[in-house]
Amino acid sequence: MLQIQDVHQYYGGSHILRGVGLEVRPGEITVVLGRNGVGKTTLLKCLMGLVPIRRGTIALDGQPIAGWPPYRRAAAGIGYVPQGREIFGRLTVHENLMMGLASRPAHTAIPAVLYELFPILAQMRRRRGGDLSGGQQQQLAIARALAASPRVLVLDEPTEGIQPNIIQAIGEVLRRLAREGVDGRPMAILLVEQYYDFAQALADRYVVLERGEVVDAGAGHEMAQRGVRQRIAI
Ligand SMILES: Nc1ncnc2c1ncn2[C@@H]1O[C@H](COP(=O)(O)OP(=O)(O)OP(=O)(O)O)[C@@H](O)[C@H]1O
Repeated sequence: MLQIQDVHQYYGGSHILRGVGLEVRPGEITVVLGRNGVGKTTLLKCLMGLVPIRRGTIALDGQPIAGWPPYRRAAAGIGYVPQGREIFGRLTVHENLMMGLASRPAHTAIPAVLYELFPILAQMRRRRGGDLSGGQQQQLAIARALAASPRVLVLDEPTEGIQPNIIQAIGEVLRRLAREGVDGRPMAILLVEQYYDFAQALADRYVVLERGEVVDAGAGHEMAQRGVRQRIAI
């Protein structure tokens, strides 16, 4: 569904991504791992059109999208949960979810399944985003990305600073989303993650980045045997 090939990106003179390639398929969770500063967030920003790439291709269902602005990628079905969540603190939970519909035609409704996936958001529907705990805000950020019923969901370190019971709940939601999305169709999930146990538990496929290059990739069940934990240890 989503193919990234030979992507190169620079910040000024710094060559950050060096020929990165990976594929994200419907029904699967692809996890990108790597130490701090190897370029994981930059890769997702390139994918979303938030920073330009110098070389390479990004394709959605075979169609090149690297020249598209971010809103067009969102409208084409790529949902993004940025690092640090970036929810709107002064808007209510419901209003935050409405913001997730910005790329959809007017009067599109929020999918009812969102409140089923995240029951806490139904309870807190009228509360301000800024009043939620970090874990609740992360759930809100994921739900907001799902509001537009994306076919591909891209998440940047959703476990960062979150308590274990919510991490577990998020893991269960991601597994279910890969299987049946928000509309019964399998979703393709790309997850950047530094929390190894969470990554291994969810990965159908994995990719390890070092200094902007893919240095290992394979099936999720091979991660232990291939020493991925040691590879990303600080
Ligand atoms: N806006 C920017 N301008 C210049 N350099 C940047 C910018 N953003 C990131 N970098 C540099 O690019 C490199 C990759 O950063 P990036 O945030 O993609 O890494 P990361 O793997 O996501 O790390 P982390 O896990 O800490 O988020 C780092 O060396 C970083 O300092």
